[in-house]
Amino acid sequence: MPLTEFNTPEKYEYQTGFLANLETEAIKGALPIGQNSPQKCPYGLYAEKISGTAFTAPRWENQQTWVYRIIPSAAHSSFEPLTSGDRLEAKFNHVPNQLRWDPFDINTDVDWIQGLHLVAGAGDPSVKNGVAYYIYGATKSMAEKSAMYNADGDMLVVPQTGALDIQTEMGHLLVRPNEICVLPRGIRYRVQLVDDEPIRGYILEVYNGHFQLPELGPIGSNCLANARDFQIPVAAYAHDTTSEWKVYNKFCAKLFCSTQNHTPFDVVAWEGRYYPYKYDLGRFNTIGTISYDHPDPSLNTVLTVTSNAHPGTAIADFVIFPPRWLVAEDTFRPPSYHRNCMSEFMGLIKGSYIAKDGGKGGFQAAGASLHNCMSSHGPDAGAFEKASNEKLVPVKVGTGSMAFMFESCYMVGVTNWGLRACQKIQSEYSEESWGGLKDLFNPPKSLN
Ligand SMILES: O=C(O)Cc1cc(O)ccc1O
Ligand SMILES: [Fe+2]
Repeated sequence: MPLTEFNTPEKYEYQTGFLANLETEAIKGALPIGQNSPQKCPYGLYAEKISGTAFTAPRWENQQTWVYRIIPSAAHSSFEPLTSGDRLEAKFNHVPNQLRWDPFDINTDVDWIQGLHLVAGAGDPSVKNGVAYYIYGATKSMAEKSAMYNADGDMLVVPQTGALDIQTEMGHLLVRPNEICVLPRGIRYRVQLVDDEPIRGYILEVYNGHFQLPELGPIGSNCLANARDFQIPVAAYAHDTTSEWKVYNKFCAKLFCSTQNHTPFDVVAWEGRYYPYKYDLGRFNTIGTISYDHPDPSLNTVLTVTSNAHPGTAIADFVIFPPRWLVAEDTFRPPSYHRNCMSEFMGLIKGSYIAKDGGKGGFQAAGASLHNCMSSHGPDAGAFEKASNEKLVPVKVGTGSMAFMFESCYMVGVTNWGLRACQKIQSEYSEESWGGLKDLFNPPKSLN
């Protein structure tokens, strides 16, 4: 039995299969048979194609979906810029210090859009190159007749507090803490709270490419995240061509808004492989050593965005540290001290993390840390002391915990909000973690 908390059926229905070419119709017969664009679509629907990749992208990475809808999405007023979107601007301060944040606040009386804060990132969405990391926190659902889409990139959403009830053009998704979802570039969605429970979590946005399952190499054809465990909505539509709807758009890291007199959630049937999906982290099949030493955390990659220029070097990896058995013999079991040419942004959904024993505030759920390109880090003094002296019996670690990492080949900078305005930076982090490491050097006496 997988280690998931979510084996009971939920209110929404899903189809499964990562990147499978799927078809779904809320009314039987709504999908044209054998063609995409008949002269007249069934039931007076309009055909609209959404391309997630260039038309000529290779087959393995080509992603598109045909939707059959009541009114085409083109029918809207012009988009007007919103100054409240300045907090999403991709302006980053690059600092080499190790950084750690206390748990982020959930501001009251804000919805998903108002509660999005860009904390760190790199690059520029206008050239489709870079990553952006957000903290979201909200206490109310998005307005009833509103929707959002993001032209800048795919967003991988990691809820930490509260479930997200997400209506999308392709159907409904319920995403709870310890699950994740991916909202692809351009797809309209609306986020609602469940039972009024406030929401908070993290987002990894990639300006380039799309998420893929990592190659498994010698691991073989199963393990880590299995394709069958990714859940995709079935078509679900509303019929509303009379009320006024607001459609918000993040475009080149700025917010815009337009209006339209029809719901964006009017897709009666769709077909393709460009869609939002969710995944339960409890289903991850974690692999580790059964002999000695600490394997690299790439072994815990759930999803990756690969760089075409440098195979094996990720634009972004989403890596998790689930409950697992540690059995390595004669081994320092936590990660060693290290400097990484990749940058590591970590968060904690619940519980604790093996390499962090203490410090003022410590590494807490809803907090974060950033260890940038070539910035030294590793176990804090307490974790080192414990791991160097523990009896090496098989031990289950991480029970009730879920830490994760956004690992990127880019040098990740921090926004002004992340460095100052959020007021969550732990100023003593570095000193408290590593300042107390003792000189244990004990050369042979003959050298003295
Ligand atoms: O705690 C970290 O820094 C993340 C991390 C975990 C691990 O198991 C090995 C290397 C690494 O950077
Ligand atoms: Fe690290």
